[in-house]
Amino acid sequence: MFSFFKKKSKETPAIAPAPEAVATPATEEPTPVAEAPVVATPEAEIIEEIVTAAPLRAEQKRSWLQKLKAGLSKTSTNLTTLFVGAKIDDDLYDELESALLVSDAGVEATQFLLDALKKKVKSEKLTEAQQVKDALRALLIEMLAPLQKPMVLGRHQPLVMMIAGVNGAGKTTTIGKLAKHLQTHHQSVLLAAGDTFRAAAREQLAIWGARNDVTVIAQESGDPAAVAFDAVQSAKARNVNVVMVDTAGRLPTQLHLMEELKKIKRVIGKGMEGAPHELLLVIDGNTGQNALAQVKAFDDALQLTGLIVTKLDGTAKGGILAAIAKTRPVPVYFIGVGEQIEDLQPFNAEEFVDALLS
Ligand SMILES: Nc1nc2c(ncn2[C@@H]2O[C@H](COP(=O)(O)OP(=O)(O)OP(=O)(O)O)[C@@H](O)[C@H]2O)c(=O)[nH]1
Repeated sequence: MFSFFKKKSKETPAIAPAPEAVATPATEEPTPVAEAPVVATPEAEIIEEIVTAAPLRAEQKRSWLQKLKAGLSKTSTNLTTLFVGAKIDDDLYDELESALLVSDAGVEATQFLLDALKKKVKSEKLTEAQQVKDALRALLIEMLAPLQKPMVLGRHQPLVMMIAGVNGAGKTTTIGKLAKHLQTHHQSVLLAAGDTFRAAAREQLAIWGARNDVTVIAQESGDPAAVAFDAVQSAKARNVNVVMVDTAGRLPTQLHLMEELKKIKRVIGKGMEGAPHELLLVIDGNTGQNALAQVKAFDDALQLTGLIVTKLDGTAKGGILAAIAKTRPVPVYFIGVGEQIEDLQPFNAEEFVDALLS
């Protein structure tokens, strides 16, 4: 969910459409796609309070919950069938342990949940398998709740987000979906095609930007830090609300590429003090424990502010969020269960656990 700082005076004006995105040659300054009347936000207003953005409509919410449930069904089958007609004994705990490990909850979270569950069963004198399942639900929600955090908009003008991740995690697609979400919240958006390594990624972003009236700053090749810097300058000059900087996919073991990410972060900070305000890692939920290793490595290198977990549709590894909560609790801003825009939604611990145990 997004939260907003509510401004004291004046409404934020409507977003003016920006024309097509065009890549500029490497030798030139990375230029915005055109001198677009991107946005105009009233100047310096006093921040008063935080208000929460409007929730999904009832039918949208239903559809999302159904998709979440369907997406996590492989994980939930493993976790729930063991409770059917079961007795509360060591076999049940053993089966639960295996199911949690298979779901990639990891040893630490699995052990923690089993110990807490046994204690709860004893102290609350639970006698039915369904009661044990309910107790597990409560424990899982408690474990995942700290990961649930709204992304607060309007804190800075522009709010700068840098997006990182391994190849194919879903960065570029996620940026597109997020930009759309932000537009529906009346935020003007500017994208920086910082993936200067893969030409197709830049084009993908440029085409997407053109289709959705979002300005894209791009260069044919060259230094991603320079593209990011220029995007921030351009956003400041045009009073754009949010800048999203895409970066090329890389493995945490490619140390020179991790250094490059640190440089992009530093250079963004030179363009605007305190930026980037959000450092987001996109992880593919289907990669389970590998995704956890990515969280640790990128967090060590960049001090992440949030995660976006994609491809939770069809995965048997939905327990990965428990592993993240237990070992590296970086907030999960959004989760994705498909390729459509509405398939990316804010993470809600209760909804997630209900889908997991449905
Ligand atoms: N099933 C499913 N597919 C997704 C989801 N999110 C993204 N994808 C797909 O994953 C593929 C890779 O997405 P990209 O956005 O190109 O990934 P990337 O991280 O930018 O890739 P690189 O630029 O190579 O690093 C695309 O086919 C997306 O449509 C999701 O939640 N579910």
